[in-house]
Order: sequence, then structure tokens, then C-alpha cells
Amino acid sequence: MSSYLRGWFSLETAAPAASQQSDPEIPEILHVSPPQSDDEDTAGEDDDVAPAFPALNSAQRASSSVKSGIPSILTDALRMPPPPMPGLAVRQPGTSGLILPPSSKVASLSPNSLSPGATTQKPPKKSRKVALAPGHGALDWADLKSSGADLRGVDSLMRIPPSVLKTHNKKHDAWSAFNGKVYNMTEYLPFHPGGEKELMRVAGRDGTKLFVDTHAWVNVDFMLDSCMVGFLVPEPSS
Ligand code: HEM
Repeated sequence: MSSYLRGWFSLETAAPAASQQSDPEIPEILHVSPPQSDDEDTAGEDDDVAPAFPALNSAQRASSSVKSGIPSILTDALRMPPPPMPGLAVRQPGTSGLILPPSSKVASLSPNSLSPGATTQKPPKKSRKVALAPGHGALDWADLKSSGADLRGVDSLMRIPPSVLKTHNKKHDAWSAFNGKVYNMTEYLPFHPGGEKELMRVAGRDGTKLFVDTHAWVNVDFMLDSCMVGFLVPEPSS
């Protein structure tokens, strides 16, 4: 019989055999007593503690490197060492900059050039928005639009040639054309976030290009829908 199989026999039969021989292949059988309960009252009752696996007196346990029968808790020294620090820039507590390891390829760069704020992008353009008078915010304009007030100043939509458009270039009567539609901007002037002056640059003419160059994302059709007075048409030939 193989010496290995002998390890599977019961303790009574296997233990003497194992103790007689000092064959390194034969696992040493441990004699482990089951844990004793201190509580007399509950002794013998179910205590919800799962039996040890592998069993305390099993051959697996005996052949394992843990000779005590109960595996000990590993100390820090026995644990697997942590992985090495990656070769990236790391922060050190108490310092504001980045500490670059010598192996780093970017080690020649100064720490300041890698600060979180550093960027190759141009700074955003300065806002040209103006301070609007109280009661002239976007919501106030929306309220005025939906109030039913007459913001057009005309009874019906018209066909408007450039020569007619040109005559509406005053602050109290400012028309402009955007994408082929003519709007009466007069009431909107004090609500324009870019200011009245900017808007007056296109009064009496086609403002499409300036409008798109400034803020193509603004929906003029929606913002001035209740100010529309007609369509821009070519000058009639005489
Ligand atoms: C009547 C049509 C127009 C409407 C409905 C309109 C509407 C607006 C709106 C809603 C904003 C705020 C944009 C934002 O918050 O991003 C704005 C800003 C501005 N608008 Fe107009 N706009 C009109 C025509 C024009 C024209 C023709 C010009 C130029 C001549 C102009 C110049 C500006 C400028 C400079 C700003 C400030 C942009 C900034 O720096 O944020 N707008 N406009």
C-alpha cells in the first residue's frame, strides 16, 4: 500500500504507523481535541458554529504547512508585499507641487508646469454681456412676449424690401432682418444681453452675419417670434 494512502486511515490505525516511520512523504497526523465549551448549560446543544473544514484531525490539515491545526492570522511580514509604486507623478502630503520619481520620463519638467490648472488651451473670451436694468432679464422678456402686448407694431406680415427696412433704423423704431425674416427689435432692445448699442448696429439692415458671428446658438426665431413683421424681399425692379 502506498505510504500516501496511509494518511487516509483513522487516527487509531494510522498514528502508530506514522510515528514509527519518519518517512517525509507521510504526513504527520495531529491529535487535536474538539473545542471544549465553557458553558455547562449549553454543552451538547447546537451552538450555530459550523464545523471546521477541513476537519481538525484531517489528513489535509496534517499535511499542510500549518502544524498547529488552526491556521494562525498572518502577520504583516508574512503577507504578500504590496506592488511597487507606479512610475507616475505622486503627491506627497504637506507639499503643494508634484513629486516626480527619477525614473519618470517627464522628470525634466518643472513641477509647476504640471499643476492641475496648466493647459494649452487659450483662455476663454471675455464676456461682452452688459448689466441689464432691473425687470429686463430673459424671463421678463418671456413674460412680455406671452402677455399679448403688441410687439410688432403692424397689422399683418409684409413683404419688406431693403429700401423699406432702411427707414426703420431708430431706437424707437428698430427693424432688422435675420435669415430672411424681418423683426421689430424696438421692444427687445433693453432686454438684449449684449446691450442696445450692439443691437442697434444692425437696425435698418440685414443682421444675419453679425448675429451668427456673435452667437449662432441663440434661437432668434423663438426669441423674437412675437416681433416678426414680415419677410425680406429683393428690391422691386423699376
Ligand atoms: C435681435 C436679435 C438678437 C437676439 C435675439 C440676441 C440675443 C442674445 C442673447 C440671448 C445673448 C446672450 C447669449 C448667451 O448668454 O450666451 C446675446 C448676447 C450678445 N449679443 Fe445678441 N442677440 C441679437 C442680435 C445681436 C446682434 C445683431 C449683435 C451684434 C451686432 C449681438 C451681440 C451680442 C453680444 C456682443 C452679446 C454678448 C456675448 C457675450 O460676450 O456673452 N446680438 N444676444
